[in-house]
Amino acid sequence: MDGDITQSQEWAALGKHQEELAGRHLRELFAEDPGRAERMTVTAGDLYLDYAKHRATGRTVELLAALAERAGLRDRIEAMLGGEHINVSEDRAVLHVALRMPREVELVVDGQDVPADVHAVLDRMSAFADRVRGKEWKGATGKPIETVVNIGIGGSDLGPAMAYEALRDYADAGVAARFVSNIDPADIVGNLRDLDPETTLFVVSSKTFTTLETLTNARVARSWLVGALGDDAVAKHFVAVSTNAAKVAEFGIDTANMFGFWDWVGGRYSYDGAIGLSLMIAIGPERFREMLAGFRTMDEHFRTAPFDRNMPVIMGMLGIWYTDFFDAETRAVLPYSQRLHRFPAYLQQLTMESNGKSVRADGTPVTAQTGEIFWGEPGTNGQHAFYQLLHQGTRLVPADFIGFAEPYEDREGMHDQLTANLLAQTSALAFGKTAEEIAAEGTAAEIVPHKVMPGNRPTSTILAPKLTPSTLGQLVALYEHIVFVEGTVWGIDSFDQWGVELGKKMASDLAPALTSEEPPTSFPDPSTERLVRRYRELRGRRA
Ligand SMILES: O=P(O)(O)OC[C@H]1O[C@H](O)[C@H](O)[C@@H](O)[C@@H]1O
Repeated sequence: MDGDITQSQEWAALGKHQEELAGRHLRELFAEDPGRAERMTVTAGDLYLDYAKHRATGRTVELLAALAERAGLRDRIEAMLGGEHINVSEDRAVLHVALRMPREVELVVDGQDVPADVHAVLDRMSAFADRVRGKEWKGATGKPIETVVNIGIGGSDLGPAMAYEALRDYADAGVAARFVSNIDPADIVGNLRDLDPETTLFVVSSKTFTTLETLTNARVARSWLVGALGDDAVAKHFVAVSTNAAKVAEFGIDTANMFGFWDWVGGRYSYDGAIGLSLMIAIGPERFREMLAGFRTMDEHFRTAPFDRNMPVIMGMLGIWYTDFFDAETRAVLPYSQRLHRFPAYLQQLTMESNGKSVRADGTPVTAQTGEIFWGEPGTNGQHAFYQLLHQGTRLVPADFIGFAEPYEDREGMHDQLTANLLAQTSALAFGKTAEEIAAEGTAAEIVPHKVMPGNRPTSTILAPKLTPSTLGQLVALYEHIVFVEGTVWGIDSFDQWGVELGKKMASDLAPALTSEEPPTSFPDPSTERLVRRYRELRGRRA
């Protein structure tokens, strides 16, 4: 909607409703209405969502759906799918959904036949991945590739790294992937240490091909390779993924070995396109396309399901509910899957870079909190670390639990133990344990308060049959659309990231002061000045 959504009737109605619900416990809500367990569920593709353990009722969902309508969510979904320039601050279309559209779809945006271009790249990626996997693509000395090293950062790292970890059981061609991102030399040095240049392929991934970290790591990798195999080896050991052919050529990578994408794909929304090349090489084009089909399943659901039966809408609006009406600061994401150990990190960029904004799309300041802080670790590890705070701390931390019915491989019933833990945690968080119950177990009176489990701590549970390429695609698309729903209600541009620019600029301004042998002359502020001087002393330079 235009203007300030917090001034709308729908917002006010939710505020009033919150006052009614704030004093209610999930124990009461379930006692009054046991049927909510059945009703407060949604299925989308292979994903089953139970949201009964939320501080919400059917009425809450109605009011949240009304707010989504008021925010113009329906039109905005169509605007995104139609290629309108909804990324206003960069005047760009937002078309990551096109990365998984079928070939036959007709969509011409700004004169570009989008599905045709998407599939042309996918076909080239597939052909290349097949050559590497089939040992036809050989290194400079005639040996096949055994390790692909993706060099990228942010969206050019987190997506493929997360997905490779998630799907590594499907890596069936004997080609492993590694990911180097940080400007910290420890990253590239540690990763190259045990690699053989003759069997290593570097995929330099950068939308802009100007990112300092990536270009620096790529130069280090190139020196390492050239040192071992000579200049001519670069063509067989370096390929690029980028939107910037000129910069790729300037770096010395043949653009015949470049896989492209477009400015209408945000970095954090890009791993289902060419940025996923390292993943595709590891798991194969067929599995990669299964993953795209999974994305598409969720896209279709998001586009067509009524809001009160729409998984991304419900989860996104619950995010609004807790952020803006219960003052929750964070959302935990707790996958009961070791393979998803990078999923929270991936979601941090997806959600926080998208929705960490203080002005609306029209430049006016927001009047509500925006941007949930995402964090998390896989269960059960988290249980033995930070769940204490979730259970008995003073903060409200809504959490998404994610589990799978079937493991890729099991030993001694471990997978059922894993799931039992997931279910036990969400139940304990919701219902807790009262002082009476604890006293009745014979606990000494002075210990009782320490053992009380307050409960009333909201969780979503997402259950899927198995972590496969398809279910991973469904999960990622789910969170992409959750971000979209929230961003729409907040009225912000979820597709720019101006806030990361200043730090980059300042780092490049500061670098000479750290590296020069001359005393430094200019500093941004007195605290930084002292730190620069201290650093230089420690490095043995004139401070
Ligand atoms: O892919 P690149 O152009 O190298 O960008 C890599 C990353 O860096 C930037 O600073 C942005 O904050 C990210 O959104 C982006 O994914």
